[in-house]
Amino acid sequence: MTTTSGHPGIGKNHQHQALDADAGDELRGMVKLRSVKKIYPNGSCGLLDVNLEVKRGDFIFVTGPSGSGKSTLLKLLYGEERPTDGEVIVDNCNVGQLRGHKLSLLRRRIGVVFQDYKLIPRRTVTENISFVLWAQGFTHKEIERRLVPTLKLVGLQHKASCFPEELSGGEQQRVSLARAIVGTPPLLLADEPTGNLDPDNSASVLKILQKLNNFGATVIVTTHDERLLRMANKTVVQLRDGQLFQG
Ligand SMILES: Nc1ncnc2c1ncn2[C@@H]1O[C@H](COP(=O)(O)OP(=O)(O)OP(=O)(O)O)[C@@H](O)[C@H]1O
Repeated sequence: MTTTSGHPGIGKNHQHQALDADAGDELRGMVKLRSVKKIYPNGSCGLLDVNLEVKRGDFIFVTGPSGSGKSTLLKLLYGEERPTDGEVIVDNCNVGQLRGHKLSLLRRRIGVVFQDYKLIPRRTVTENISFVLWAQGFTHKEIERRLVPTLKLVGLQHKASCFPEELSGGEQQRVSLARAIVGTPPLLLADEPTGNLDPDNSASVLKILQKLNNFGATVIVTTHDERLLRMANKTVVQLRDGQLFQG
């Protein structure tokens, strides 16, 4: 990486699909930010002249104080925000210029895990996870085929019929992880995925992220969690006042 990292245990076929799609691409970057600046309409500075390159298969942490621009960086990567200046390239697409269907297509290749889970309250664990696939037009059979191994990977087979309110915070976070990975995206973004979790639950989330990375997914995680950084022992970049520093 310069400041310039398979997949869910969804079965070997899927791992291979994910990896095959990347075959021959591996030397190309998954994420490239060139002189990226983000100033919000109210004048707040999100990012200032950020350059970052993340290669396929990398696993990096982005850390930094509250308000330093961590969420802004992830939002630019999945196109929720557009840069004021500079280029945001994800999987060879210039995200800032994508609109409508093209942006939706890119987003299918990006799994996002939010700190506040964003689960649908009146839907079961199974429904929350399958919804993404259903929305993408997967067949019922394909959804079934992916569901069980994904539930297994996050350790929630026994909670498949529960509603979010019947789950602990750690379990809800694992449902949100399952939802992000069930489509086998080559890029996984996680915004403070252990922000609300105790050390045991944080460790299990980290294990799942590492497993996905071992299967070939590129993983970018924002965190304040020093314990998580020590446990993971991966590349860390720091944001301070919208500027990026290595290590
Ligand atoms: N939608 C928005 N409109 C205006 N300003 C915003 C918006 N989103 C973020 N900001 C500002 O941009 C800066 C960076 O915010 P960001 O949420 O990226 O920080 P962060 O590092 O993720 O913080 P935290 O760790 O508290 O989540 C902050 O000054 C924030 O107030």
